Amino acid sequence: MKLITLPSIDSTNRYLKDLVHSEAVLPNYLTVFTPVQTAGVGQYGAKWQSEPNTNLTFSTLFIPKNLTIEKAFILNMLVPLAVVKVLKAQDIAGEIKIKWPNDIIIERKKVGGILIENIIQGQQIVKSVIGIGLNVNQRDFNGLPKASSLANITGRAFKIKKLLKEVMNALEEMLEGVSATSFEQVYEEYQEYLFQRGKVSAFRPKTGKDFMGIIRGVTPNGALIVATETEEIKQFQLKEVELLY
Ligand SMILES: O=C(O)CCCC[C@@H]1SC[C@@H]2NC(=O)N[C@@H]21
Repeated sequence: MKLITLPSIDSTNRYLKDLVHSEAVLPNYLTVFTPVQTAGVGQYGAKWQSEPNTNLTFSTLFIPKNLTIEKAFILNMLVPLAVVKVLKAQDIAGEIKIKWPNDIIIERKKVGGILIENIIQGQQIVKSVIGIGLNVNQRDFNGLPKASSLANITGRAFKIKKLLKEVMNALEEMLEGVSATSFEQVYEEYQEYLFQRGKVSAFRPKTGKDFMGIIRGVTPNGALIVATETEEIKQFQLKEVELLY
């Protein structure tokens, strides 16, 4: 597993995507890590803020053997599951969950975010840049009431580089298993960890009014299944709705 450590960079996803497009021959699972990310990118074009020298911000290249775009959601399941696996080994008392599609939640607070950017040729995902931001030792989250860190939740500090190696290993192990045969197991496991599953939640659709509903699960291609107040079952594709709480 190859690791590039940069003292500071705007965004590890941006850096790795540029490397991919430079046509250089890159090894599978090449990882770019920085302790100081100055312009981190989040989902839906949001910013990802991370205090310098405090957290985990890195991107890993995944070169799938045969992954079609219809099956792309498997990456949104495997990557957070890999992070959860590492967190579960850290002796953290709080409940660890995955908020659809791939936020890492502990004790109802967001401690990690994942940004997966796929490079597609025809119907195939030929490369995937998997960016992970994990709030590790940051203590203050001014203006971000829904965010927290491992240190805030557990009251102790973590070794960033050790955690990085553990997540890299877990990612490689999980991603090696991308195949049709393992899909069911991954799908079940993802839904087991799904934040607010079976509970009443508030949703904000892209258009229209906020509404309440109960998350029933996800479809195999990643749509969120919600039972609304009128008991009508609705499916929402990625970006169509935001889960508020
Ligand atoms: O919005 C989210 O929840 C996703 C956040 C992803 C942040 C990580 S930090 C490392 C990598 N580089 C980036 O610019 N973004 C991702």
